[in-house]
Formats: sequence, C-alpha cells, structure tokens
Amino acid sequence: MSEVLGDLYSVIQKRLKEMPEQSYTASLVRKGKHYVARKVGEEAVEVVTASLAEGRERVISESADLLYHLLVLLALDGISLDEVYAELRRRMR
Ligand SMILES: N=c1c2ncn([C@@H]3O[C@H](COP(=O)(O)OP(=O)(O)OP(=O)(O)O)[C@@H](O)[C@H]3O)c2ncn1[C@@H]1O[C@H](COP(=O)(O)O)[C@@H](O)[C@H]1O
Repeated sequence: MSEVLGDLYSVIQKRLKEMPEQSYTASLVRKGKHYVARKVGEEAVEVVTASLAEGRERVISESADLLYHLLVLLALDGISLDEVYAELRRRMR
C-alpha cells in the first residue's frame, strides 16, 4: 500500500519538475495551488457521499481520487510522504 503511494508520489514529483503538456498533474498545477487545494476538499466530500449512499466500488474509486490529489498538494508544499508516515508513527499507540 505505502509502496504504491510512494511510487505515485515519485511520478507526481517528476511531472511537477518536467510539466509535460499531456499530464493531468501538470494541467492541475497550472491552475494554481488554490485550485489543487479545492480539489482535495471536493474529493473528500465525494468519498463521504460515496460512503453514505453509493456503495463500496464508488468509495474505492473516490478514495483513490482523494489520495492522488492529496499527494499533489503535499508535493506542492514540499512535504514528503516520509514526514506524514513519521507523524502517523509518532501517534501510534
Ligand atoms: N492517480 C492518478 C489520478 N487519480 C485521479 N486522477 C484524475 O483526477 C481527475 C478527477 O476527476 P474529476 O472529475 O474530479 O476532475 P476532472 O473534471 O477530470 O478535472 P478538473 O478539471 O476538475 O481538474 C480525473 O481527471 C482523473 O483522471 C488522476 N490522474 C493521474 N493519476 C496518476 O498520476 C500519475 C501522473 O499522471 P499524469 O500527470 O496524467 O501523467 C500517473 O501515475 C497517473 O496514473
């Protein structure tokens, strides 16, 4: 699981560096950090809606969207996944 997130984060970092024309990540980031942050909020709401009313396949799909957009926001903030994992580890009891 964490390996998938780490691999995706690496791809996102590469897209931010190279900003290829056909990349969704690059097109998202060109719209600005406020736009990316708003997308994270929208995707979170979509997870909630799916969980309450749309069934497990939708929850899985919307959760993937949320994780992807969160990783883009973290990358824009220069926050590594290791920092987030370390915080989770610190809280673990
Ligand atoms: N994991 C994802 C991923 N998850 C979701 N999405 C995109 O997020 C969008 C979410 O759908 P929405 O309806 O909310 O948004 P939209 O209307 O398409 O777009 P907006 O105009 O609202 O931004 C879809 O366009 C999805 O394609 C993703 N786009 C890319 N990736 C991965 O990110 C990496 C880099 O991708 P590129 O930047 O496209 O090369 C690759 O490994 C991709 O597989």
